[in-house]
Order: sequence, then structure tokens, then C-alpha cells
Amino acid sequence: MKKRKKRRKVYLDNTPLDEAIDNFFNVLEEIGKDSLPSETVKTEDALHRITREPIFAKTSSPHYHASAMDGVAVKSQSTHRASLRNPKVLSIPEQAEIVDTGAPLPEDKDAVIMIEDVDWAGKKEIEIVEPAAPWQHVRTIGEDLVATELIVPAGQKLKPVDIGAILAGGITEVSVEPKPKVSVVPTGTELVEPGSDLEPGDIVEFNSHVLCGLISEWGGTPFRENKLDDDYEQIADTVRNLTSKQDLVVVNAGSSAGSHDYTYQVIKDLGEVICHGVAIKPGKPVILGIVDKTPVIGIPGYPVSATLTMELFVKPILYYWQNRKPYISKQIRANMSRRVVSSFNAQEYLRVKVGKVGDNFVATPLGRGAGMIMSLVKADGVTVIPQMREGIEKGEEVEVDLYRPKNEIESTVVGIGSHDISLDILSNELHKHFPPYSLSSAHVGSMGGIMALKREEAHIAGVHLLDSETGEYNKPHIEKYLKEEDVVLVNLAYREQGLIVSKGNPKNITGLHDIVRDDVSFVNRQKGAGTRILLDYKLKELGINSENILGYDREEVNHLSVAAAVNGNTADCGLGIRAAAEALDLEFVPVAKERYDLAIPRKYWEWDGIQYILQVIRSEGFKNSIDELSGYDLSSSGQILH
Ligand SMILES: Nc1nc2c(c(=O)[nH]1)N[C@H]1C(S)=C(S)[C@@H](COP(=O)(O)OP(=O)(O)OC[C@H]3O[C@@H](n4cnc5c(N)ncnc54)[C@H](O)[C@@H]3O)O[C@H]1N2
Ligand code: MOO
Repeated sequence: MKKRKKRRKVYLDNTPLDEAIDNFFNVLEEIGKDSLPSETVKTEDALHRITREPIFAKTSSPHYHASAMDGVAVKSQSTHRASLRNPKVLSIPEQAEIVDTGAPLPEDKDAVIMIEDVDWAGKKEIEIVEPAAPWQHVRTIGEDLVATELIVPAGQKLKPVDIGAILAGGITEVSVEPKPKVSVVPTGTELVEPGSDLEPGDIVEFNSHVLCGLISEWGGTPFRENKLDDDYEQIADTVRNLTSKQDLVVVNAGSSAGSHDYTYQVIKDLGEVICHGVAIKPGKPVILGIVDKTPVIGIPGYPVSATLTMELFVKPILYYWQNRKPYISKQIRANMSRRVVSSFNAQEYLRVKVGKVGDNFVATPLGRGAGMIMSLVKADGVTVIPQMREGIEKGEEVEVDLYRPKNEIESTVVGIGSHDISLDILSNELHKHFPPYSLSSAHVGSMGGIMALKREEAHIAGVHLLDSETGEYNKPHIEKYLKEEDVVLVNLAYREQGLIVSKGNPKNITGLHDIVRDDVSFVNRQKGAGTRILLDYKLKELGINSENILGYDREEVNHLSVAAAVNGNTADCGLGIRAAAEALDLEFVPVAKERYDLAIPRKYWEWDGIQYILQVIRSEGFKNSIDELSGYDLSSSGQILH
């Protein structure tokens, strides 16, 4: 093979999404790739396949007059006027012939009398006391299906009963939409198989499994190819080989402008690039190309970008080839719980959690990084921020395409507030015992939770707010900030707060007095977090000036991220709960025991979601699970404290 010059492409287009799709589909049409031939399969193998043609019955069902009951077949005329007073005696088999359910009706008979309505008058005679109506208990020819009748229309996904009816109609083969063959080629020298021992820089190759799963869900046949290194020749050989046999080839990663990104160059050298760079976020560097009359799509490497670009570009092609209508997901209107700033240059796909609080749906944005597959795992839906908009204001109404059924969304208890590990257990137990109810929790700190209750964006808020004047927990803050609201405080647990330090406590940190040392770096929590308020309270008590703490301004948003910072050696210590230290096998220096409550506005109290939460908190199962964590005191769990 002649070696080609491998230039590095640095500039991406910023083609509007609709234009990119239109251009690509036009090219598919030009090269005759706007449809695929149908497939013929045996009827019994056609479950879940989509019919390309309407299917008509070839034979009737039943195709003979059949007895519908066990009994005797008679000529209805011969039973005329039979009554209790005037029973009729019929001879067997001339006038009454024994038949079983499903058996052909004798030619000279036109009705069946159920065996339980027959009296025996002798060995060869029966007596009846009621006349038989013509065709009673007979399934006449074509009762179910008449030859030439439509069994299923074109475009129907075949269900088990459809298969039965088609077979009953005498059809043994059906013409169905193809299952387009799609190869997925993961690329990246850094990729390793799941389960490998991980060195820094190694990335577990999981995208191909996501992509293949999506292709299956959309009716295609996925082929997961071997992972390739970032190597021009390897990628080029593979793409050339696959385009000669597949309907579509998806190359994952290497789509951008990095020094090891070859997908663009390979497609360009082997065929034609229709578009590289679409005005969407995430997913911008997607590449739409054609090689050997086969579409080749370069899907960006980040998992969220990969999933979204599959939705936007691969799904429509697969649906088009299968003559399937685009799936329109259920939309709802929801109010955004936070302000979101977005880029003017791209249409952004924002993953959101959704809940119904009072009469309104509330959407809360999830992590926006393209590498955060958990943002898709957690998402209830997605909202699109159009290009040429700078974002969405807090409280603004947006349209959300739902990933989950609406009734599940309506059964979601929305918790916003302070983070605690026991909330995950609460959530699990709630869903286990009271489906479809679930708990979604957003961690924005205790004060954030109180404000969310005030704005009616949450049903419950997890709070642990120490009042610096009185030393009392939660009640003073609730009374101050939720004056107009009648709020119930339910204790979730008492828990230990302390300094999370590395294993072995190498810096010998023994209490808060040590965090001002020059050789100790600290990681803090965000303003408004109960843990930060506790820290400030304790610092004041000890007369420590926060300005002397190295890292006081570095903020993480929950206990586990603080523990992760210590674990990753980017800080020597941070204040957090014992369970977080234990979760990452770190050490813990106790500082205080604090009360963690759920604040619940009285107006939601009677709602099933809240009542089920209370039941769970008071249950043995919940308490046993929390007991497995350290640093919790459950003696007051479930008690109403205010
Ligand atoms: N200078 C610029 N840099 C980047 C740009 C840009 O415009 N200019 N675009 C950014 C955007 S946006 C995206 S999206 C990514 C796309 O990157 P690539 O398609 O080139 O993919 P990689 O860099 O190879 O990988 C990104 C990331 O994803 C991980 N990855 C890749 N494949 C898999 C897989 N099969 N399973 C799991 N994870 C995978 C990979 O290891 C990287 O961490 O580029 C930005 N950069
Ligand atoms: O546009 Mo890239 O797809 O964010 O992350």
C-alpha cells in the first residue's frame, strides 16, 4: 500500500446539526444507500422482526368446520321442537355422531350438542330435551382467519401472537426489514479490556459495549471489532476491510484534533468526509464520511459524546433503512432549578434529573462533562439548549425528553441538600420495598437544601446546620429561612465528623489545631455546606484564623470527593464523615458528633412518597444496612424532632 502523508487536521467545522444530517442523507441517497434490501426469514424465526410487506392469510383458519366442544354432532333440523315434555331420541351414529373438540364436523351435520346436555337412551341412542341451533358449538371455516385476509400490516414489529396467526394463515416465510450490519471499531492505544490491572493512563474499553447495545436496541446487528491502537495503517486496513462487507462502520475515538487522532484522515484518504465538526455539545468532533459506498461515522471517544452522536446520526440511519418512524420520546415541561450557562456556538444536550414537586416538574442539571457516563446513568431526561443562547435562567421553563416513564418521575421523592452516604441506602431500600417510588438526591449542601424547599424544588432536604449562637442543630436555621413554611424535622442519624487523613496518618494530624501547620494542606467543602459551617464554628471556638489554612478556599461538594482528594494525595486532610473515610480505606480523626435530619414541609407529609421514606427509616433493614457503615448513631432515627 502506498503510504499517505498523515497530516494533522486542526480545525473542525461547526456545521449546524440539521444541515449536517441533511447533507449526509443526501449523499446516502446519491450513492443508493437510502434503503437496504428486505430479508426473508422463516415465520418461526421472525419474532420481533419488522414486516416490510403486509402479510395476508393463504389458508383460512380453521380450514374445515370444526367441533368447538366435546359432544355429539347433529343435524339441527332433527332436533327441532325437542323439549322436556317432548324429548327427542336420536340414533348413533346416523343422527348423532360423537365428536371431540377440534374434530371435523361430519359432512351431513351442522351443530354440536355438548356431552353434558345429552342423556343416554340406550347404547346406540341419545335423548335430548332442547333443540340445537344451526352451527351451535361449531367453529366454521374462516372463523378466525379467512384466506386473503390481512394478518399484520407492513411495519409491524412481530409479537409472539402475530407469529401464531401468520403460521395459522399458512404462511411459512415472511419478508422483514433487514437488521443492518454495523461494525464498531474501538480505537485508542490506552484502551484495555475490562478486568485488566490498571496502570495510570489505561482506560477500560467500555464504549464499544455501549455502542453495540444501542445498535441492537435500534434493530441493527452489531459487530464488536477488536480494539485498535492509534495507528493510521491499522485503522485504515480495518476500515477498508469492513466497508466491503458491512452496512455501516462506526469508528470510535480519534475523531478530534489530537496528535494521535487518525479517523478523519483515514476516512478522507479512503473515501470522502462529508462533515467533520457539528455545532453540538457534547459530540462536536463527529465525522460523517463515506468509504466504498458505505457510510463510516467517526464517533468521539468520550462516552457521553459517543452516546449522543450515536443517537443523532446512527439511529436515524438505522431507522431509515428499516422504514421505522423516528421514535419521539415523551416530553414534559419542567422548571430549571439552577441557572445554566452554555456556549453560544453549539446546541447543548443537557442531562437532567426530573421530579414533580407540588404541581410542577423540576429539572436539575447533572454533570456536563463529556466523560461522565454517570450523567447518563442518572439522567431522567435531556433538555436541549439551542445554539445562539447563552443558557437557561433559574426557574425558566424548558422541554425535557424523558428517558423514564412519567409515572416513575411522579413517584420520585426529590431530595436536595447535604450529602450523606446513608441517603444511597435509603434510596435503595425505598425502591426495593415501594416501587415505583425512588429517591433522587442532589448534593448542594444544607443551606442549598433549605433554599430548594423554599423555592418548592424539593420534597425533602438533608440538613446538619449548627447554629453558632445556640449550639443547636437545624431548628434555628429552619425557623430563620423557612419562616412561612410549616416544616417537620425527622432525624436520620447522628454521625461523626472528623478529619479524613491518609492511611497511617503520615502527617500525624491529631485535631483541628494541626490544619494550620505549614506542612499540612486542607480541602474544604462549599459555602453553605453544613460541614463547612461546623468547621467555621469549631475554628472560631479554637481561635483559628481560616486565612492561615492552606487550602481553605479549595472546595469539594461532598464527603466522598473530600475523601477522594485525600486519597489522591492532592490534600493532606479535609473535614468529613467517618463513613467516607472508611469507604476509601483512609484514616479518621474525630472532631464532633452532629445531628443529621431530614426537613420535610408539612404540605408533602401525607404524600405516599414521604410516608414510605419514613417507614424505611424506621425499618430494621435500613438500620442494619447503616450499622455496617461506621460513625453512625441510629438511636433517634425516624424520630420527629420538631
Ligand atoms: N484541541 C482540541 N482538543 C479536543 C477537541 C478539540 O476540538 N480541540 N475536542 C474535544 C472534544 S469536544 C472531544 S468529544 C474529544 C474527542 O476525542 P476523540 O474522539 O479524539 O477521542 P479520544 O481523545 O481518543 O478519547 C477521548 C476520551 O475518551 C476515552 N475513550 C476513547 N475510547 C474509549 C472507549 N472505547 N471506551 C472508554 N473510553 C474511551 C479516551 O480514553 C479519552 O479519555 O476531544 C476533545 N479534545
Ligand atoms: O464535544 Mo466533546 O463531544 O464535548 O466532549
